[in-house]
Amino acid sequence: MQAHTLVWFRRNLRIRDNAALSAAVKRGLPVAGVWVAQGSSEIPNPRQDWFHYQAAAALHGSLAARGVALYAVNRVEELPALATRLNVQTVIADEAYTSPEIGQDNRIWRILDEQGVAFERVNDRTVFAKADIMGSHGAPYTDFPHYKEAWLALFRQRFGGQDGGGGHTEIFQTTSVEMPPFPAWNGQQDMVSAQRGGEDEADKQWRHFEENIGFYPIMKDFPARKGTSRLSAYLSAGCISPRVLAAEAAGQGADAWLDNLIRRDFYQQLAYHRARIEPEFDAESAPFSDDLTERWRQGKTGFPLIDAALRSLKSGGWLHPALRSLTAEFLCGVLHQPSEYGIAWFAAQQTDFDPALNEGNWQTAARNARRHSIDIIQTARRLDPAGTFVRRHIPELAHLPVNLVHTPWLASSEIDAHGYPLPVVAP
Ligand SMILES: Cc1cc2nc3c(=O)[nH]c(=O)nc-3n(C[C@H](O)[C@H](O)[C@H](O)COP(=O)(O)OP(=O)(O)OC[C@H]3O[C@@H](n4cnc5c(N)ncnc54)[C@H](O)[C@@H]3O)c2cc1C
Repeated sequence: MQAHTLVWFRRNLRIRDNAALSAAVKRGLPVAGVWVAQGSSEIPNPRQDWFHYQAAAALHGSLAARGVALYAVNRVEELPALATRLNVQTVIADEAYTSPEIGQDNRIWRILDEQGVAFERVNDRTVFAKADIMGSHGAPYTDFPHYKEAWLALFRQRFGGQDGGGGHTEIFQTTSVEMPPFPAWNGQQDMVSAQRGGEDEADKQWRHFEENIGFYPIMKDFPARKGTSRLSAYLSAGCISPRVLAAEAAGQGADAWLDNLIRRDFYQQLAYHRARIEPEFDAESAPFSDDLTERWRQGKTGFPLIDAALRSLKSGGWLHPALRSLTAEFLCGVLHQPSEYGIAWFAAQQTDFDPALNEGNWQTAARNARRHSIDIIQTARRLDPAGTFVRRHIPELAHLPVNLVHTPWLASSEIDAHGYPLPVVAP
């Protein structure tokens, strides 16, 4: 068998601006790809598995059209045997950021090393790599405003307002000896997710959002409207490159939206350095309550916007950014329950689940909840002024007038709330 370079596609399921693929093509040997169906997360998330499967199947087609085979294996332990079979000299993967994945990489690296196969990792998940932006004395930034300042300075210096890197790897030379078919889906069948995985789908979503990106600063705070990009699942699976998006957003002066991509890099580097936003805090939690956390998970707390948000997350796998923060702060600051229960629930539900982003944002929410008390009703009226989001997800309350939709417990006894519960804690 002729020698090969093997690209291990993980959270970079795309062709455009794929640094791992680019590095492999540059080596000059025929290139093959591998995708591992089983992720490294310990918490099952069938919706995300399905989305990644769709994205990998689309990638299989695009690579095949360029003469590159994509092998799908079930478990990461199968990768070294594939490397032997294809006479692979180097495996190239996108850089991992969280401890479980880095641990897995180290185990695979040792096995490959014994086989005489090199294992390289390149940055494909963020705009800047894990150690590109460091604070004084080489310590990672743990506060966002300072990180953002350093990020923007490096961005101007490196990209200088030009194309951020969409040009990587378009034509491949490679001719694979075999073209394995992509396996049929053998996971759960009944997942509901509003989006299909894949690079073309990601591009379509971006182009659609781009037309309205100028309205983002005013539209982003209304969950009932489609004012945010809904690119998170695509970014999380790597169907679209954050470098390309950052360059395009900067080119259009979309600073408020660019902020989100900087935040994404911020949380990834925090996870890599195992740094925290602030030291671990012994929260003065109320005793853990199975009942309270279960009501929170199922959207039965008696606070309409919180419940609408959690029901929508459970049914569709995506939640508006303002509602992720609100529901997280509610769990920690109003129900006084440990954030671990929220972290695990979001990990199991979100199609866009990313351990670094999930954990980092929960740290921020827990910190905010400690620092300020939240006025749930006022916030609900600000985010959902006409009650549209609540009515969409809580049919029991759909008939309530706007002045009661966020406070159904104030309705007179003649108005039927169809079994919707009273608030679990005093409002
Ligand atoms: C408690 C909590 C948990 C979260 N867990 C995840 C997660 O597992 N996966 C995930 O992708 N996002 C997570 N987020 C961040 C954010 O809520 C989602 O990225 C956002 O809701 C996705 O919608 P959008 O693509 O329309 O966002 P937009 O507003 O259009 O933002 C564009 C992109 O920027 C990134 N981004 C936006 N906000 C943040 C943020 N606060 N932190 C980091 N990156 C951000 C996302 O990649 C997003 O797709 C979490 C937020 C909170 C408060």
